[in-house]
Amino acid sequence: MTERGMSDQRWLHALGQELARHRFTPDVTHHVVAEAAAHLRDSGQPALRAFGTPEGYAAAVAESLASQRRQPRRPRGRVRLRASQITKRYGRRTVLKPTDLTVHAGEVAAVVGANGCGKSTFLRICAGLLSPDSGEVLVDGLLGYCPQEGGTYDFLLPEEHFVLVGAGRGFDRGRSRQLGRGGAATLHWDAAGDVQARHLSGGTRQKLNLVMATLGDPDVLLLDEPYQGFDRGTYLDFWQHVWRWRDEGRAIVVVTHLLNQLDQVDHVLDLTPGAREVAA
Ligand SMILES: Nc1ncnc2c1ncn2[C@@H]1O[C@H](COP(=O)(O)OP(=O)(O)OP(=O)(O)O)[C@@H](O)[C@H]1O
Repeated sequence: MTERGMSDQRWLHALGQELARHRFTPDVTHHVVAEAAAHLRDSGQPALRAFGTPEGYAAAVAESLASQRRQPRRPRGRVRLRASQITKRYGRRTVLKPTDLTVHAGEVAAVVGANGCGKSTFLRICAGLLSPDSGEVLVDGLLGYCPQEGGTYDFLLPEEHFVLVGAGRGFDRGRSRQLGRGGAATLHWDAAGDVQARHLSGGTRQKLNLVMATLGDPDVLLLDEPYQGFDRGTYLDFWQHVWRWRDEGRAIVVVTHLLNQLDQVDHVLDLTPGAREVAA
């Protein structure tokens, strides 16, 4: 194991001890540590940079779950997304057992779970990009989808992406560019540059994906770990955008490994086989 891998292992071990000190059950402790490990693997970041100290992160998760229990429920808007009894197999392997999720206008749902448990599969089914084996998805309104990776066109400029997506949403070229640039600016990115998507950094490509997903203010936003590669400041801003979109009445589904945001979401769908809800 590399030195970095060993120090991440030590960090995860310390996190487990801290969570136990906060009196989390072994189930929840195991779950939080597994989610943190998955995030480190996916993001390639060292633990200290991604999460801060184990003590701090354990305290943030504890506070998150405690304040989730304290929060009064806000009045719900209309149902924007209803996924009912979704199942999916790849070959002989069952990835999704019957899965339900209902998200109202003005709500955020987090989809969590171990690597490979079917989070992206579920989101792609909700986006209409993949057919379930059984069950149905109803979407009321305009839908925006941000994939975990891919989704951009190597030889197009960012603005050409905006024009393409904008055309599908009924905007002319000028308006599409304006909306795209505006969305990019909120992520501290100047999208007017002359750089093809293939030459953008991974984090900037994800910003491009996020701007495309949110262009034209869709009613339903499906975001599959859209912040991979974001620096810490942009990552924190991302969640501020999520709360703003929610307050504007959008229905949002976010795939995430990061449980310290769960205090503010309305639903948690845990797809880990045999898992129960961590918070809701
Ligand atoms: N087209 C496919 N054909 C066969 N197996 C697939 C296909 N797409 C995904 N899988 C498998 O299905 C399982 C679920 O994949 P999925 O990408 O939905 O998981 P995930 O929870 O999003 O994972 P991660 O946390 O790593 O992003 C994985 O084992 C994956 O290898």
